[in-house]
Amino acid sequence: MVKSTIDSLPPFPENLPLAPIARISSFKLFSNDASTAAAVLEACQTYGFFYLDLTDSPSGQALVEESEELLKLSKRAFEFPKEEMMKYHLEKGVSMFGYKAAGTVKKTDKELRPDTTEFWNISKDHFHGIAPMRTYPQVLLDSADLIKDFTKNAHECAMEVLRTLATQLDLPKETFVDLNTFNKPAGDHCRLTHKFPHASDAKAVGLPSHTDFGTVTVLFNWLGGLQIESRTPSRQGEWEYVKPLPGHAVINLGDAMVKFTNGALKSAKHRVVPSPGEQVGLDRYSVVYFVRPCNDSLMKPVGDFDKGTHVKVGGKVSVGEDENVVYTAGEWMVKRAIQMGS
Ligand SMILES: O=C(O)CCC(=O)C(=O)O
Ligand SMILES: [Fe+2]
Repeated sequence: MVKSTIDSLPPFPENLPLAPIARISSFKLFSNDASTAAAVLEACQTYGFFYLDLTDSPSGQALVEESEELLKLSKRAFEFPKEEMMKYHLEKGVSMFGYKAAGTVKKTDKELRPDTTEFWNISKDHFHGIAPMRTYPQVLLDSADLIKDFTKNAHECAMEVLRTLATQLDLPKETFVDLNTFNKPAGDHCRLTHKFPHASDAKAVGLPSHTDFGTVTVLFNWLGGLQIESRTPSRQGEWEYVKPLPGHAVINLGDAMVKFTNGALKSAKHRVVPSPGEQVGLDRYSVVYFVRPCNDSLMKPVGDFDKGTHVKVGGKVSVGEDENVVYTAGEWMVKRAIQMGS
């Protein structure tokens, strides 16, 4: 098993409030263990977030190795002068792929603080020949094999989560997988993020509070800073840290799953704040894979979730849309991206 970079960084402080999210074994998830499947459903009905322990399965271990390689790549991919990276800047409302400079995400917190995180958004379709290529810097093109392996493996891992959720919701097993087919054009992408370090007294926000708008997110980070809203009644409205764990991915659902289940599953608000304690002065990186529905998937519930025992947990997800129109994912995602500024 590859050594995690987490072990060579200053420790995450002991005394901070942690989100009590479930830890799911990838081996048990991939082998359809019944109590694991129930725990995945429960996690997705409550927090919308869980840890996936990747140390106990071969495909999990491959993902951990790839995430460590992508971390090394990130350090090289963000070290160019900003003017150079700006040549690849994404075009809001046209395409979300390419470079995103810090300070361009919609400001959602009370103080209207700008974000301090830059991204490379790398399309799965571009690297797998599913859509015509766009320009990317040579440093990313040189790692095409790694990007292809990671996007394929992370997608497949997310599909196992989707199969489990469909089965648990009494739907045909492939219901969600069929809306997120790997080989069809979609907004799926790998995101490399880099947050600039902050002095411990700085009030900046890494990424303002948001929900992801795709189907499933597979996230690797090494330094603290990610937070989700507390679900403990006495701590309502407060934020809790998701502490990075060696060999684990953080999995969360996006708004498309709220739409597909008419609110039976949750996409939770999260944000990135300066890394805590001794970690504060360091550059923070994360490696993310976002599963997005195929461009031609219809953004509507896949079953009758108003009947039976389903409780609505996901909030209403709207893009200022006409209630009488069923949008395709391609149309829906463009509207969401314009709203968010990414
Ligand atoms: O960097 C992280 O830990 C989270 C990143 C994130 O939420 C995002 O890119 O949507
Ligand atoms: Fe996110």
